[in-house]
Amino acid sequence: AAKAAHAFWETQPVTQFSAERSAPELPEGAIQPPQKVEDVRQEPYKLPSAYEWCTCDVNDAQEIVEVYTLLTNNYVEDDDNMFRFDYSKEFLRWALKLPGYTSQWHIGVRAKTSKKLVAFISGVPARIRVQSAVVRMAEINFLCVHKKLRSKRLAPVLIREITRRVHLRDTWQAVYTAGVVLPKPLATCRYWHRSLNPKKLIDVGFSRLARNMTMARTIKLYKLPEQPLSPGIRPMHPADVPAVTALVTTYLQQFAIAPVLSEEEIAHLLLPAAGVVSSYVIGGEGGRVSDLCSFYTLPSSIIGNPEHSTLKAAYSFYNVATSVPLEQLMTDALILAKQDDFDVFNALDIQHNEAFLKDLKFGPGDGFLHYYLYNWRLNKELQPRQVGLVML
Ligand SMILES: CCCCCCCCCCCCCC(=O)CSCCNC(=O)CCNC(=O)[C@H](O)C(C)(C)COP(=O)(O)OP(=O)(O)OC[C@H]1O[C@@H](n2cnc3c(N)ncnc32)[C@H](O)[C@@H]1OP(=O)(O)O
Ligand SMILES: CN(C)Cc1n[nH]c2ccc(-c3ccc(F)cc3OCCn3ccnc3)cc12
Repeated sequence: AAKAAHAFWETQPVTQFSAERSAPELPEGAIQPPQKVEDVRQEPYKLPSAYEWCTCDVNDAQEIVEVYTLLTNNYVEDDDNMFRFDYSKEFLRWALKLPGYTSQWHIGVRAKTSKKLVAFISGVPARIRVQSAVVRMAEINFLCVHKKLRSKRLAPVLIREITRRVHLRDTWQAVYTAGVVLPKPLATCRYWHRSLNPKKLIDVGFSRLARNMTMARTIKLYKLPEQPLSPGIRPMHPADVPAVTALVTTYLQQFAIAPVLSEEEIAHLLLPAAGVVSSYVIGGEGGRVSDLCSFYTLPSSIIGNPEHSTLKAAYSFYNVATSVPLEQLMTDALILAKQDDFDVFNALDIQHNEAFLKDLKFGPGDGFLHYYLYNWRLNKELQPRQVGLVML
């Protein structure tokens, strides 16, 4: 018998595909009525008998290795199964220890006998503005089931369990992104790639030599200046945090969905951390900051390539240009990423990115990243340029 499509997601407080077209629009906002923490189920959901829940302590040197190992071998691959995300241990600690985090939302599943970590899902607290409503949410990420345990309906159990634990902390909404289509995208964004090391990208099969181009011509096409164009651009440092918070807060106001970031969160997310996140600022008058560009480090393993094992990719993060043209600021981001030996610079068509993607020689990727809200209805899908939030 044909499996019911979205049998799990049809049970969840998310906008359904089948939502009546003709019915009068339902009110925007929470889909479920408010619940009380004391009414939340106290017991964890039931796992298959061979498995048990665990909470992963990302501060524990051994446990972070277990999370890293599960993800590096079993996390997201591109459509052609040539590349798999290789989030580093330092990156995972950074992404999971946002201010206000709880290890209760770093949920693992272990095999009872071997104690091997076979699945994981995470949440971190965030304040997300959706149009004019600022909502306390969980940002859900790093959902992963070991390749050997796929298609056993484990994912719905992981999702129900993290939902229960988020409810226990009086939080009733969530935001997440995925490359797969689920009920029901809030926004559907495309990703674009800008070659920095075209020879390696062609050698590993990430890019193909254009039919009318030689390798020499291709290398020349993507060549960048040795030094940034913007005078005074420099790495962000702790003293910049208040000014950067002001700059980013003002900038994010214009988007329909964006995070509301405290100085502490800006410091955590944007202060440079080697191998994790890079941020550069242009100083304004009196300690103000007029421009910011930032990108995070997310390599991908190259599956089955003997010569190259990893693709070093930079991902566009938060960029604000007020004293120089955005194209110039992003050209500086490319130059600085190239200086840091990145092979490729990736960006979604969100924020103001459409304005520079083509001019700066980005090429379209082969897929989409869909944004989702849990227990929050919006009656219209957003355009990518209305999205201010970047999910890691
Ligand atoms: C108020 C708080 C609320 C908090 C929670 C909010 C919600 C958070 C939601 C999570 C957000 C995560 C965001 C995130 O981490 C970023 S998206 C990356 C997700 N991870 C990967 O792609 C890694 C590689 N793949 C896997 O590990 C497995 O294939 C996974 C675990 C993906 C599915 O394991 P499986 O062995 O292949 O499949 P079954 O167990 O048999 O389950 C099949 C059911 O799972 C649905 N499915 C498949 N992929 C999904 C995905 N990416 N999101 C949500 N649902 C997904 C699918 O539609 C089906 O449901 P349906 O029958 O209704 O169609
Ligand atoms: C966001 N975070 C949840 C990880 C995640 N999950 N699923 C995804 C699908 C696309 C992107 C993505 C986001 C921005 C970008 F510029 C390129 C991207 O993908 C490159 C191609 N690719 C797909 C898979 N492996 C490589 C991220 C993700």
